[in-house]
Amino acid sequence: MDAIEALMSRRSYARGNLIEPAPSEVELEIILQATMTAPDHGNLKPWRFVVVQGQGIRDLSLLVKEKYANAMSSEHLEAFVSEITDTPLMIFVCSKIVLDHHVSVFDQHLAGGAACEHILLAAHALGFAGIWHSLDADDDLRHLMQLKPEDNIIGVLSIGTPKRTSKAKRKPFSDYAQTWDMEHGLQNWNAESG
Ligand SMILES: Cc1cc2nc3c(=O)[nH]c(=O)nc-3n(C[C@H](O)[C@H](O)[C@H](O)COP(=O)(O)O)c2cc1C
Repeated sequence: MDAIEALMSRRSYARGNLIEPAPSEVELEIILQATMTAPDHGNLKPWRFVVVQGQGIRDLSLLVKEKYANAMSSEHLEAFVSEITDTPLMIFVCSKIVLDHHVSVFDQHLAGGAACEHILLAAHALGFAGIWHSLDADDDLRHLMQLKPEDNIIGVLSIGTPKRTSKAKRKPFSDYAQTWDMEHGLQNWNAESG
């Protein structure tokens, strides 16, 4: 798959629609190496990847089950836990912010986001699929992932093989693009010029 085709066809699949196989070790290494070309102000690589699969997924499911035992109805909890248990591979993308640096924390977070997108695109180009979930790290999770106070989870990326592939309907970019010059100021992409 060439790069433009990968960009144009990537879509997210809900965790419940992701099945085995997960990327092999070699494929996973390609996917993670692809993050090394993500745009990154100052070349700080302000991220850390925690790969969870196999026993890690089973351990995570157990932790989630215990943690939410009293906070969710058993029906919801069961569905949530089995969604995690059935996920072939998860990558917790953690920030690794460099404090007191001329590169802003904002830029460092954006670089982490770009790394996440490279993971999703590389996985897609190799025939896999995934989805990016956000996750507010509470104290337990912060401890588990050894997050420093300045760090957060940028995203939890679940990856596997889509049960069945489908195309997503996409909006035209022109709804979101403008042009600018001094004479005309900002103009919508499709505006008649002159
Ligand atoms: C930073 C970020 C956090 C996200 N968090 C969630 C989330 O917690 N739950 C969710 O359903 N989708 C979340 N999404 C959106 C999905 O990953 C996905 O992009 C969305 O469902 C649209 O599908 P598409 O990627 O095929 O366009 C998040 C996306 C981003 C960029």
